[in-house]
Amino acid sequence: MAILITGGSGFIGAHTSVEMLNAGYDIVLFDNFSNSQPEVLRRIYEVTNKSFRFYELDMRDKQLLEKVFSENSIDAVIHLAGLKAVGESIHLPLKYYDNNINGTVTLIEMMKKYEVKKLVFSSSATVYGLQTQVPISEDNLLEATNPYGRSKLMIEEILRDLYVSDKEWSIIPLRYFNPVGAHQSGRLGEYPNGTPNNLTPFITQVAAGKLREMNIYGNNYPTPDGTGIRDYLHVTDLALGHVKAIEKVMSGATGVNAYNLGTGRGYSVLEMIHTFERITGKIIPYSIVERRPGDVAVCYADPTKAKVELGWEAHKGIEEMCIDAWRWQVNNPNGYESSFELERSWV
Ligand SMILES: NC(=O)c1ccc[n+]([C@@H]2O[C@H](COP(=O)([O-])OP(=O)(O)OC[C@H]3O[C@@H](n4cnc5c(N)ncnc54)[C@H](O)[C@@H]3O)[C@@H](O)[C@H]2O)c1
Ligand SMILES: O=c1ccn([C@@H]2O[C@H](COP(=O)(O)OP(=O)(O)O[C@H]3O[C@H](CO)[C@@H](O)[C@H](O)[C@H]3O)[C@@H](O)[C@H]2O)c(=O)[nH]1
Repeated sequence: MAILITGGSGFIGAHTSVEMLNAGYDIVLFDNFSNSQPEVLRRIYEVTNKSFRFYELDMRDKQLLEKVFSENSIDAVIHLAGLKAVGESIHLPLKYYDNNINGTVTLIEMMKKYEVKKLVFSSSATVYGLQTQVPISEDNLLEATNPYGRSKLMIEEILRDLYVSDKEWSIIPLRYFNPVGAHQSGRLGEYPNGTPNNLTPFITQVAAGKLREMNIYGNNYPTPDGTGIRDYLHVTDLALGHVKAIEKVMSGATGVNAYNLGTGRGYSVLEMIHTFERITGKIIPYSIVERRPGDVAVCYADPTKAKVELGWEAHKGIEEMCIDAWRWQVNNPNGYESSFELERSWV
């Protein structure tokens, strides 16, 4: 009996793997390392002292994927593998549709073949599009504003169609708000390729002196300090949300039931910068520039449904998110160095 975690060596995958192992689950991971490094696997083991099985594969490769299902007794799947860069998706939409949608269809076909009908899927608050009413609850209208977001929305719709065709499926799309921070050990975290697009990796790299200054995308939003407000949640809290979602799909409940994973509290760009300054003792220089196209002023979750139905809520505040992100940055100035010879199986 094991839980398969796709994209298991990614940022959220690594933290989810740690919390699943800590909760006593046997896990099997796969990843094609398109946006992660083998070193992550050694670190997951180091942090938990628990072994797991890993396959290097692309989820669109049916033959390799079948090996995972035939060699392991999989009970449920946490599906995190996917491409996630919004800007890149606008320039390369077919890359996103091929990887995220074809990859997911290949995965669920294999699940169907092996009678594995329990799935937790990483969706995103991006499926709420340009929603302006906050807090955002799960029954809000859904829309997409870019190919990445559309791939998430399409996958959610495919999953709803799948359930209509076969009522034995138990599916939970988790709509993440803004996951940030790092594992408190300082051994696992996020190291984006090239210049970061997201706020917190950008701040930590400026604080570390790797980048000269921040751009704040607009200070004329209708918010108290004029900068955009988001619902930042600690990646470990997010990971624990997957453990709760797995408990739910394993409990025998069927259907497709989406849950927001957020804190329910928003912070502005300036609040985040000032918190980092306080924690690191460093000045973070910034310039105010034009708004970033597609950004909304305020976005935060109504997390009530996850609290009531999954028994999940976020516990860590922004100070802890910033402290852990900073510890990770200081201890790993170049992310995961590729010092590790990959052993393909960890059993
Ligand atoms: N980080 C966020 O802010 C955020 C927000 C909402 C949703 N999500 C979603 O959560 C999931 C995980 O995000 P993350 O931040 O950990 O990203 P990540 O890039 O760190 O992890 C994704 C992993 O999937 C792997 N992967 C991609 N395509 C694959 C394929 N075809 N076959 C096998 N492996 C493949 C990558 O190598 C990577 O290790 C993604 O689906 C992302 O869209 C992330
Ligand atoms: O260099 C930067 C980067 C960001 N911001 C602002 O910081 C806030 C947060 O931005 P970012 O970290 O890029 O997150 P979002 O734009 O909220 O998008 C993230 O969160 C969404 C909801 O989960 C996901 O859909 C997206 O994929 C993911 O990138 C926004 O107000 C941005 O305008 C800046 O001012 N300067």
